[in-house]
Amino acid sequence: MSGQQSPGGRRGKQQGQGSGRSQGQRRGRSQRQSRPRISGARIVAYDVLRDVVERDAYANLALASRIRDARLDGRDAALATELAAGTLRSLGRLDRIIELAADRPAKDIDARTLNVLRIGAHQLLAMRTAAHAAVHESVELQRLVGNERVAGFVNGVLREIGRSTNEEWDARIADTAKSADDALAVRTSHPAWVVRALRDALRAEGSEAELDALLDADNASPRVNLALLEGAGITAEELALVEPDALDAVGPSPIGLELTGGDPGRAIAGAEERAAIPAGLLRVQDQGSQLAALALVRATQVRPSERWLDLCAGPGGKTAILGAEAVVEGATVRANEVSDHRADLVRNSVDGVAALSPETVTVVSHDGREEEAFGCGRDDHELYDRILVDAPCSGLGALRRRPEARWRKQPSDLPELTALQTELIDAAVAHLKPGGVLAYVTCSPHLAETRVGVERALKRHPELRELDAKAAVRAAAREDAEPSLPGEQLSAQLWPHRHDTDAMFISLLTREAQ
Ligand SMILES: C[S@@+](CC[C@H](N)C(=O)[O-])C[C@H]1O[C@@H](n2cnc3c(N)ncnc32)[C@H](O)[C@@H]1O
Repeated sequence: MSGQQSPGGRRGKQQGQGSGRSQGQRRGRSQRQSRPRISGARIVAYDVLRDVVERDAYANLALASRIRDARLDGRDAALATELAAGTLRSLGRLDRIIELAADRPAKDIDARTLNVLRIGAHQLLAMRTAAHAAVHESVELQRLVGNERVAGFVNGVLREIGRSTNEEWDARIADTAKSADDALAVRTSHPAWVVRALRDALRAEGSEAELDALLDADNASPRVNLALLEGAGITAEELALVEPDALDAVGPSPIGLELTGGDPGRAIAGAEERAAIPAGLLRVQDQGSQLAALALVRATQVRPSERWLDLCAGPGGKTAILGAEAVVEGATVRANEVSDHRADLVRNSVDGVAALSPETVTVVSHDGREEEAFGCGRDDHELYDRILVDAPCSGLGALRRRPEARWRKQPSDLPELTALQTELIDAAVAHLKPGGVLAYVTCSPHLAETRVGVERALKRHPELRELDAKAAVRAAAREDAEPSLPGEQLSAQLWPHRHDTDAMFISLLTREAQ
């Protein structure tokens, strides 16, 4: 981000920042003076912003714990979430607007004041908060958390921001940008290298014209989607009829449902009770992830007693789908995850499947590049019929889900990730049965992690052949919602703006029988 600090990039005390008051110190102060009239939601949003920007916290975890500590009710929790997540997503654009309004670089504004300004500007530009309320509450917030002497500065900058419309600010951003790409990156609040990577990926399938729509989709909060696993005893369409106020059977995945309102936990509990669904078979999951797991199962006819492997399984969303499908197909699944903690999450995630069939899924924890992860010999009958390599990746396909993620990733992360992806693919290929299918999946559309990785794997392993993943994804999809998948490549790329899913990349490779 030019002329501004990325979240996590600003550490230590800044000039005029004050001493870092804790909640308790704040309370002491407000007991001495009259308590500022400021909503709990705004204080929580400010604290979350600080947790993320200064302490590298994950926004969703910080939000959950701050909302709990502040005992916000549902409405205020939603407001705090919109304030914090919206501000974090829009940080690049907000900072440029603050720089233009304050006539100074964001890095010259002390960290606390900058966060107060960011939240205030987000309310003025993206929420329906009345201008006078947004300015007034921000000034009060500055008095509470920052240097009182610059409360007038906060007032002045926010009033200046409120004087122009979004369109006028975007025009000023364009006028002062270093290039058209810089203007687009700032306007849509993405780092410029991410904009370039997304454009390259769209261009590779002939869809470059969709770039603006994709960047906009990254800035919208995703709707909550659920997967209804095999064994539930009811289809997604039937469940939507039982729960018309909470669930809708829409989207590309045939087992997918969209939450139409309310809290996911409550919707799941209600549906489990009213439709007698065994616990653990109705789960929150992006529909792109659902399709990736289903495409591997549907790629070829499943034979009796197949052996499946999920090599990078944590936290287990796709393992649960594979497990439920395996119960029906008479297959078994070995789920491997390098982190012990995440392996435990996989165990929890397959609870529902284990209740149906305790022997179907086994969870282990090893490095997926090591022999132990596979737990098999090298004779053909010991190898795997289907392997999912849902590889660790940059996550550029799930930016809408993690508001701070785009500011944390760097192009310099890619070489290490692609090297790991290569090693995981190679290890998987060595344990794939002749005629078996390997699904290489990333929640990133970055070409270095998608097509380049696949092309290189095909070169290193002449025994591999790429299958038509587009056809497999279409075949796996809900009949009336077959995803549009343009481009010459055999791999499938899903997109938030087109499919309302994360930008999952799915390639299917088979090992030719020799
Ligand atoms: C994209 S996530 C998988 C998501 C999962 N399939 C799901 O649907 O819930 C990648 C996982 O790979 C794990 N991982 C990273 N390095 C690994 C390695 N060397 N071997 C095995 N797993 C690894 C990460 O801990 C992470 O849990």
